[in-house]
Amino acid sequence: MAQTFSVVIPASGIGKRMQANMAKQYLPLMNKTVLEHTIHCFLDMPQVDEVVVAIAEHDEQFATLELAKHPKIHTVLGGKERANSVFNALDYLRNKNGSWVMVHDAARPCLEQKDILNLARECFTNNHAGILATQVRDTMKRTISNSNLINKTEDRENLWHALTPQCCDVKQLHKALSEQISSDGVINPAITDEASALELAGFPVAIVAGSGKNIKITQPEDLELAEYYIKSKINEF
Ligand SMILES: Nc1ccn([C@@H]2O[C@H](COP(=O)(O)OP(=O)(O)OP(=O)(O)O)[C@@H](O)[C@H]2O)c(=O)n1
Ligand SMILES: C[C@](O)(CO)[C@H](O)COP(=O)(O)O
Repeated sequence: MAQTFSVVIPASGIGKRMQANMAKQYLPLMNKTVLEHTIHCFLDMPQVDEVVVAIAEHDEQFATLELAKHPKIHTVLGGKERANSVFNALDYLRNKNGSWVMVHDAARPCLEQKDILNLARECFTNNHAGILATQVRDTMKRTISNSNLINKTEDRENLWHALTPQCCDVKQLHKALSEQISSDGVINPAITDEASALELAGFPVAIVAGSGKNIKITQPEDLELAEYYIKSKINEF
């Protein structure tokens, strides 16, 4: 696959739901931090031009990581919400060469390169955006607002969990996100991933079925599961 792409890693969150004593992207996972596992998934791929990591204003830990010195790594300042962090990275990338970008959560360290290549193949072959996703397995319920009573059962036909990476044209995503950020930098709360902005801008986005191991470390119990998946990934080689 000759087409190359850049990578944006939003890594400026504080990990409230993790209830840890540090931002979850810096929690230890086997022999490295969560963030190092995530970035290393891309760093040795010849198709990757550059990895742009959006880090928080007072983040002093990133610079201590060995990979911070890697020639493919560039950092930008993150923003108030995930979409602001991604937008700041795109602001840097849109003036560079290259037209494709994959945005991948720092908190998803169990990503496998086969899924990256499947996503790239779908997007580059069909010249449209795409996201990794997994089909919903459970029956999905929607509750009444401010109540634990069930309002309705959602039709789970064609229902997917959106994952990352999410792959698209740099300029298209920059434009789509700029339409969802107010003049004082407030992002439309409906924009919780890149695809939601692209959808609102009218760009087609494809689903690419990916591994369910590509979990987002969000709550305390996720770390143990991530460790299991990372071990199984290492034992594959
Ligand atoms: N202002 C923000 C908020 C989140 N993120 C990143 O976006 C990814 C997914 O966000 P989430 O899982 O919500 O992380 P946090 O916002 O840190 O978690 P929480 O909502 O529990 O605080 C994470 O890698 C996080 O570092 C970011 O770059 N900038
Ligand atoms: C981008 C994402 O991981 C796709 O599922 C998700 O929307 C991030 O949500 P978060 O609340 O910022 O973790």
